[in-house]
Amino acid sequence: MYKIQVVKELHSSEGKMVLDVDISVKQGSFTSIVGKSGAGKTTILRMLAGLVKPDKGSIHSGEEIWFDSNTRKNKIPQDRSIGFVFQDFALFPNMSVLENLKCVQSEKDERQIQELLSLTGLTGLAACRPEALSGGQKQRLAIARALVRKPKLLILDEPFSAIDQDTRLRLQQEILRIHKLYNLTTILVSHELADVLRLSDHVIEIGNGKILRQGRTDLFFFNEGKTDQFRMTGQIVDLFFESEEYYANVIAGNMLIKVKVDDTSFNIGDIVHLALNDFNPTIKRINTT
Ligand SMILES: Nc1ncnc2c1ncn2[C@@H]1O[C@H](COP(=O)(O)OP(=O)(O)OP(=O)(O)O)[C@@H](O)[C@H]1O
Repeated sequence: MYKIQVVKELHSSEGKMVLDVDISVKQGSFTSIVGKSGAGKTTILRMLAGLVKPDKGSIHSGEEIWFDSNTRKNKIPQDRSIGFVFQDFALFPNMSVLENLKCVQSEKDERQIQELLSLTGLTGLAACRPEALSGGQKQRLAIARALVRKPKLLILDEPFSAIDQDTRLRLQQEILRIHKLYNLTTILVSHELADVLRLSDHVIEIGNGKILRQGRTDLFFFNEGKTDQFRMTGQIVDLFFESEEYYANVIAGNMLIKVKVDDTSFNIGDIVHLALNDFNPTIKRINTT
């Protein structure tokens, strides 16, 4: 279990915000952190990785203490057994694919490098520089590099933002395969609910530096079973005014749904519940077997 109980004062263009969270991540789980831009998601990951120091609190990996403000313990990132894939991939531009992997290896192990190249489909590109790679290939290299030190925890911060839909789906399958193959605990930050739904088994929603909601992915996104309403979760992608009414376009699953909104406080990017009170579903068989 990873336990992240941290407090940190953050400074944004809109003023001060106190990030104050108590997060538990189960060993072997695939956890996603979602929430509006500026909510504090990346900062949580960076504190976990040891790249940002919390003001107060503690971070544990099982019995191991990575950070404790009381005892002033603060393990350096290299001692935390974490592989981090940054939004911009953070590859070394002057090094080849092979060198990008070798330079983070603590002990020379040619077999491991070849295994990672093969696992991420980069064997034929070992001599290329990052600039010659496509977005998807760069992302795969960033993942391979994050795995060189054999981490127990893999952290992915918006790793699919620069990638087209087809590549995205293939990479997600690869990430899931790697997650299981290496018995990793994986934490993903993503704005894309579809990615979160496909990949994770647990979701944590952060808003304004606090946990708003969390739970198993199926319960988080779908009807929580507390009402007999039809309910699904979506994300507002557009807000507009039409025939003297306000409307929102909401992506839910693979559908784009136009909904009338009475409350003008909604913003693009908000994660929302869509509900139908008098939902009367019908069922029709579509297979013939
Ligand atoms: N080390 C720091 N010290 C103080 N403030 C910080 C620090 N790092 C980030 N911030 C501020 O904290 C706020 C939250 O940033 P963060 O990147 O964690 O949000 P986010 O939820 O990941 O947003 P996005 O989805 O846009 O990436 C931002 O306003 C940022 O400027």
